[in-house]
Amino acid sequence: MKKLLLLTSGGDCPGLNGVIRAVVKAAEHDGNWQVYGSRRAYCGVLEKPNDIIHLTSEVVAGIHVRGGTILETVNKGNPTAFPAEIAGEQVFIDRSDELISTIKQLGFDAVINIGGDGSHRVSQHLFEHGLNIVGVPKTIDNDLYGTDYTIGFQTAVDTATEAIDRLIPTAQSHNRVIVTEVMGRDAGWICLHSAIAAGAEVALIPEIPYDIEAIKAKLTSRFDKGHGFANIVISEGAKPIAGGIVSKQSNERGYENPVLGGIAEQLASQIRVALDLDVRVTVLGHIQRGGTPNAFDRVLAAEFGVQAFELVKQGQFGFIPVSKDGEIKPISLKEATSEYRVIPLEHSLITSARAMGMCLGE
Ligand SMILES: Nc1ncnc2c1ncn2[C@@H]1O[C@H](COP(=O)(O)OP(=O)(O)O)[C@@H](O)[C@H]1O
Ligand SMILES: O=P(O)(O)OC[C@H]1O[C@](O)(COP(=O)(O)O)[C@@H](O)[C@@H]1O
Ligand SMILES: [Mg+2]
Repeated sequence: MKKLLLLTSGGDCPGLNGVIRAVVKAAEHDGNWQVYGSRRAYCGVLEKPNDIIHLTSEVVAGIHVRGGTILETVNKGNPTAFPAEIAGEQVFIDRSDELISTIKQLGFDAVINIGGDGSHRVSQHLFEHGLNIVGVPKTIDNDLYGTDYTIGFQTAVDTATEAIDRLIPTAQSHNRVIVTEVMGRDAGWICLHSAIAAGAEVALIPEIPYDIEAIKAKLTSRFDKGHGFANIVISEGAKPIAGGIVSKQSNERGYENPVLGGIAEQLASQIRVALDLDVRVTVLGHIQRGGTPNAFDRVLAAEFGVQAFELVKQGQFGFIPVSKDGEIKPISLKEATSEYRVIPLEHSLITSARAMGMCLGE
């Protein structure tokens, strides 16, 4: 029997468990592979004693309907810059060679890593250093290059849309402006999808730095017409034309990404000062990462899981299945990590939003 190591890395999202189940089921159906899971991404391999569990069909039964990941995950354990303490000093060390040799010593023939852009940059590095690795695209942000959809995105859009829908009646009742801040890092996919789905008047995405004057004009004309409320959706990574993103550095050891959040409050203050309107802010935060995966993400998880296992069987390492123009097909991890996937300015989402009179802060 051959041995396959499975892990989830980066932020969790709905649908991860569906991929785990699909890989295990496909492997059992094939009959030549045993599947194991490293807990907390590669930490399960690097920790002593290691924390690796055998994944059987009994272990994964019914997990595809549950959010999160039964393997747990981390977004601060980069094996190429792993936090350590040497002689009382806090340092970062490259543990990738140790990681690869431990995986080989443990008898694993291949690895499947379910991750996003950050994780697959690590996967590509490990592949170049001799690891037999295949990726699977996940993240609520939908910002992985080469795929139209990542697992978790559609569920996050559903969650954000439902939340905004719930905010509208209260905004209407109080004649308020509501500003909803959604996740997505430097890509506006969640924002623009949920803004269109919920019928927002204003959507502010990182791809289009916003002009506060355009927003003020939109709100003024809307309230002048007698409409009693306004619905603004803003990405956590949005920024004004004169200014930057609102972010801070995490004080968690090994956490590499800037922590985004606070732009909605900044915008709300500007609106309050400029216009005589009542404004309320809701930051959706990790609610967008939770909940049961919707049917789309469950199906995508199943297809990606099966395809990833196929790639392993065929020895096609350094690849990742993607969803492109309605087809599931493999591309290289090198290609998937060659760019960061933002909304192209000519995308139909943007032109449709504009055509319906939605203000994009321009
Ligand atoms: N397999 C892994 N094991 C441990 N930590 C990882 C792994 N892959 C990535 N990381 C860490 O997590 C970060 C990626 O997190 P994040 O950007 O949130 O994830 P992603 O974009 O993959 O969803 C990397 O910068 C790195 O610090
Ligand atoms: O869970 P954390 O560490 O606070 O990270 C929050 C970030 O993770 C995300 O939810 C998902 O991003 P990743 O999929 O890249 O991990 C971002 O939208 C958000 O900025
Ligand atoms: Mg990411």
